[in-house]
Amino acid sequence: MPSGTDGAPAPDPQGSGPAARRLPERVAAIVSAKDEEERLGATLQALAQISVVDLVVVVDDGSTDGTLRVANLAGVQTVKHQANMGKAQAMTSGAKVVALLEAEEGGTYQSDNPRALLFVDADLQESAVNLDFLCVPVVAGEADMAIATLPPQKTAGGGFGFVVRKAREGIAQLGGRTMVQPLSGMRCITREAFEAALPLATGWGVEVGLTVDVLRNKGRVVEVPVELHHRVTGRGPKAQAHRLKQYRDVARALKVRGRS
Ligand SMILES: O=c1ccn([C@@H]2O[C@H](COP(=O)(O)OP(=O)(O)O[C@H]3O[C@H](CO)[C@@H](O)[C@H](O)[C@H]3O)[C@@H](O)[C@H]2O)c(=O)[nH]1
Ligand SMILES: O=C(O)[C@H](O)COP(=O)(O)O
Repeated sequence: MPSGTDGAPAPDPQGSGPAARRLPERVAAIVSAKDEEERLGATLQALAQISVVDLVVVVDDGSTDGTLRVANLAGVQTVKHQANMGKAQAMTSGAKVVALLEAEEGGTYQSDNPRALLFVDADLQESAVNLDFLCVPVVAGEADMAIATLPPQKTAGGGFGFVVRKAREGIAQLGGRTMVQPLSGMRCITREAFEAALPLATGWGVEVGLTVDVLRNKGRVVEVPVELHHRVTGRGPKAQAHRLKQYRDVARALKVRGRS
């Protein structure tokens, strides 16, 4: 069991709470990817090594490079947005594909034992193998959503803390929890908690919106340190433009949910 769970109540296997529901035995990984041909292949190879993950869906979010080709070569399920729609829509599309595939298998998330969803960024490369630790609390029925916290990154960079601070304060006000890494996109979530949080907040507000919604729905949320390494956003003009969009989307997700 990884360390870092943060005071979530212990499971109650006999009770009528979330732990009394049937536990997810399998996990579907959903990889949102926009122009990720360089890193996606290694990420998919790593995911293939996680035994609890038996379904991988790559959502190509309007890439203009060889992202789709790399995904097809890896033999995973794919869906392509013809135009870029943003990360939240990529996650929504991925979850829909999982539901469709499960329906073809003869089940639905309501009636059977649906897979938990593992949201994965495409740029994690070989470090994605460590996401098996993130699935543990959810598969064990100890959490409804587990969010990865990343160690200091190998590559220098990173922002000035504006977006992170906005996100952290907003979640604390609306959801009553102070998150270590409120923007982390690597999350494993039960299907029930995910479906109850739909529709997702748009664009880069998706993580903040999802955290607030799951907390408000009385979901058990844990943060789990996982040895993950991704492409760090730098500090040049393009990176700052990216942060502005993040800030705008985070602020919108919080406002929609009632942040003053
Ligand atoms: O329009 C887009 C843009 C990006 N992505 C994918 O989304 C993931 C995250 O994008 P990235 O460019 O790596 O953003 P970062 O700023 O590095 O992301 C940090 O902050 C985001 C929230 O703002 C979280 O979603 C990420 O998990 C977290 O690493 C990657 O797989 C991208 O390919 C899309 O699917 N659609
Ligand atoms: O680089 C980052 O960590 C994100 O883009 C958030 O930026 P921030 O550190 O300025 O909040």
